[in-house]
Amino acid sequence: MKQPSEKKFPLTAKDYKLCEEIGEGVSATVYKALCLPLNESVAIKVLDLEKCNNDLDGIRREVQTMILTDHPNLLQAHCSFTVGHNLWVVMPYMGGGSCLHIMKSAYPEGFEEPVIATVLCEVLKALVYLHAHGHIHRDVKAGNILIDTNGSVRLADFGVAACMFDTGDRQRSRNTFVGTPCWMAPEVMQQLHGYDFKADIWSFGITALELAHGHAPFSKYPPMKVLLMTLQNAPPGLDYERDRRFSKSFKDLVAACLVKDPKKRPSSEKLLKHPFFKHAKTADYLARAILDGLSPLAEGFRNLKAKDAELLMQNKSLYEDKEHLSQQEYIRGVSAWNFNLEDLRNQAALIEDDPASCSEDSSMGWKHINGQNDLNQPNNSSAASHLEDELNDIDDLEKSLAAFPIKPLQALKGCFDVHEDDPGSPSSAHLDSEQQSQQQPLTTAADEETAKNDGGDSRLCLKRIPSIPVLQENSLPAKSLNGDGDRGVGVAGAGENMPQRYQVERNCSGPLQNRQRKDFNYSAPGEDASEGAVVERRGRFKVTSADVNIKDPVNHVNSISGGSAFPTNSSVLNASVLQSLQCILQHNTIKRDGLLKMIEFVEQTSGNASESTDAGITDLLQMNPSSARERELQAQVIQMQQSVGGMVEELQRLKAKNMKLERELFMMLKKDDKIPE
Ligand SMILES: Nc1ncnc2c1ncn2[C@@H]1O[C@H](COP(=O)(O)OP(=O)(O)OP(=O)(O)O)[C@@H](O)[C@H]1O
Repeated sequence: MKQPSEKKFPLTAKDYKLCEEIGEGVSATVYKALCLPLNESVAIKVLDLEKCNNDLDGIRREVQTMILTDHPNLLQAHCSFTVGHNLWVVMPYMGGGSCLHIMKSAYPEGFEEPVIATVLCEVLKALVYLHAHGHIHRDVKAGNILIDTNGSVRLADFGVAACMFDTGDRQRSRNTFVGTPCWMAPEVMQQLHGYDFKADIWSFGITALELAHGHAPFSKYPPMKVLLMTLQNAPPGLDYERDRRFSKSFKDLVAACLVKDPKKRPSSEKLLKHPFFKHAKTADYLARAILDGLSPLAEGFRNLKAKDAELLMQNKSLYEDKEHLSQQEYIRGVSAWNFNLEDLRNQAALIEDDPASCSEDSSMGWKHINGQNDLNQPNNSSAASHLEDELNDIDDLEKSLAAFPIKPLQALKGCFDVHEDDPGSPSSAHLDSEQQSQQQPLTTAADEETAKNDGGDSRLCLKRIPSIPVLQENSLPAKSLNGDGDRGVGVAGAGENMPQRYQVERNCSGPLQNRQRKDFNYSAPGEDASEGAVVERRGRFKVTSADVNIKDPVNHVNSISGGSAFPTNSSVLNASVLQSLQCILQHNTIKRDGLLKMIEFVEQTSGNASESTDAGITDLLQMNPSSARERELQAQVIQMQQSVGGMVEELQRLKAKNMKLERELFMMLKKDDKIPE
């Protein structure tokens, strides 16, 4: 590591003259400055410690690492000191700015391959050095690759760098959730088995794509979607058709980095020997290729800022809508995210469903000011529906992760609420008794305290939120279900109420009925048929037809009405028959609910395709019409429609039987003079 520098950079603010602003990050503003005693241009990163008081460890680590590292491709800090409640980090001034800045200014479609090879080769050398010294960078991305006016490349921003050796046992894998969602390796998201140097290789691969296209894959989506897509989708890569301009060796390099299993990714050292880097050129070439003609850094930064402001104003006049303003804020490229449901809800609510608004090239990422949530709380129904989509995403995640090799859901349970009814589970262990109250509104649940994941890295921490309580439909009185008019079917009085069309009211502020609604009573593909059809889900537990049959009230009543065992004592008879009738009603209710949910599901999948614009991975409405998967889904829908038909018939049959029994009972009771005329 670094030898003590010969040059002594002063440790007092008065020795520096702050000039223009040249960059802005999540937690800092970066200025060009002049070191007066040395007459040398420097960059000073000014961090407001009050704003990042939850991440002092991270800052300490960044500065420490920046000062200690000594490699031509790493941005070293000259020194650091505090000025009031700010921390000043003095570092070399990199006149070209970051690759992100350069792309935004002049190469929105990305760089040419020789430029990419040159930049990536230098970055990889920095990673080899860091990894060899036990560091994981954890935030490799174009925004952190700085270019000097002479074309030299340095990897910056150790804000999230972690030392693999800083724990007593020198464990080689970390368990903290830091980085930037689009660039984040699946194992970092999972937090299951920890992660190691290979996480940087994934980010390196994503950065390669970013430099090739001008933006990172999935950059148009809100963070929850990115998580889902990273975990569920095949790894992103260079497309054979779309990326024809790139060589096979580049495609191969990207593919080698973006393998989900970290063990199968090459080490940085091995990657450096990849044939792609034979195309790497000199610093001179780089300076000529991408810096020529660019305006000076500070001016470029001002222009970009003005462009952003103009965009904001345009949107303001277009929509006069704060939500759109905030959306602009958050699609600007920045790294740190604080994953909490409240944010997700806000962010999701601000994303338009209009696919044009999230076109591939429309964003370089997102911005979210950590700890300064400037996004507005949505209060309309679209916000509620977006929230629901996000919650659905969590649920989709649960359903679809079965195919993922190492159960990422378990990892996410510690971070997101994926609903765990088990009171002994780690996620429910966070809850206090009030939070576990059955009818607590969602809004309250989302406000719960943040529990940082281990290690104290808060750069990008998933906020642990309490499990959101689920109202048990069947535990509610009939009126509760009828109250909003839409659901229409009460528990009581099945003989009077024919099933109405099941409609959903989206309501994010009330008790979480929507969550339960997601738990449709159809057998999900792959569900064990031997269990019997799922007739009800209670949280993560399901009641199958097999369970119901054990105490099948219909069979029970059949045996009662069979004659031979029919009791003669009228009070016993009353009690027993009434009990049976209640069972029948309950059974009917369960079946009816199942039926209604299936109807809703079928309606949604077959009728609403034109309404849906959500590009969610699990959204079968957006499938390629010619795909085998769609055909498979269509077959499932048809099957479901058929079984819905069967269930309708069955329900009607049961209702008729029910009414008949009621009549018989009534007659019997009347005969025994138990019921007054
Ligand atoms: N030494 C430097 N020379 C020139 N420009 C710099 C320098 N350091 C940072 N910048 C510019 O300032 C921007 C923000 O800086 P930096 O990334 O360090 O802040 P941050 O809060 O860590 O942001 P983020 O978390 O988004 O990476 C950079 O993207 C870059 O354009």
